[in-house]
Amino acid sequence: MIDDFHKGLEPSTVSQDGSNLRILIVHTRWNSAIVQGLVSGAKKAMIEQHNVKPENIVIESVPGAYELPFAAKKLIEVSQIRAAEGANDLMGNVNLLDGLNLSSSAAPASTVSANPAGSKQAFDAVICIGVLIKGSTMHFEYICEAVTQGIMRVGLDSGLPVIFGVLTCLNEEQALSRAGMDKEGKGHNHGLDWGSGAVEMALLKSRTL
Ligand SMILES: Nc1c(NC[C@H](O)[C@H](O)[C@H](O)CO)[nH]c(=O)[nH]c1=O
Ligand SMILES: CC(=O)[C@@H](O)COP(=O)(O)O
Repeated sequence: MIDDFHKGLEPSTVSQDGSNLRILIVHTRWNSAIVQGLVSGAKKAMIEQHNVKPENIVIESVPGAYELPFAAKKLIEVSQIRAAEGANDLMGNVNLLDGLNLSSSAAPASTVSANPAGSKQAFDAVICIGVLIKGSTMHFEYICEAVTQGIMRVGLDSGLPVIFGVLTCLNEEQALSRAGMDKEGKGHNHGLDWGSGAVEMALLKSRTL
């Protein structure tokens, strides 16, 4: 046994300034109270520890964890289209999207308007947040597997860091503790780690070695 071992994320030794980053949080409305605690943790870490501008944190919701990968994929695509259109406007040149089959109409109006007005920067990272709690059927096992694989796939396919902020818990107490909401106050809000992880991975993505 190591005396000073404590379970959890060790802070990075590399500078983690997120002041130029734009981050998307997609969260579920299933198990909403606990999810909100995790979202708050992620925002707190990004703003207070990494100087991410609050207006550069975009928050969207979906029904349940199963919907997270699809929403992340679509919202990444929309933000990249908007960024390309913004670059095109600046250059006053031919439409960069011509011939790419990426017309604005590919994105539903509701998701397009979710971006802050005037903002053109594509997302640098995404945090998918949800809470799965085991019930009495096999539903939990199937959703856990699908969401885990789906979120990994969105990240690898898009080339953008997508943080797996999904708790997979056997009961409500486990979830509360991992959101730092347990009565004893011994738990740890994993949202903090996910916020830091998103900044670290976004910076790693553009790092030149
Ligand atoms: N049981 C939980 C769910 N289930 C809902 C699914 O995620 C999905 O919304 C539905 O099957 C429609 O596609 N979602 C959670 O986020 N957490 C759960 O514990
Ligand atoms: C399909 C469902 O959401 C639900 O019937 C699953 O039930 P359980 O959470 O008890 O496994």
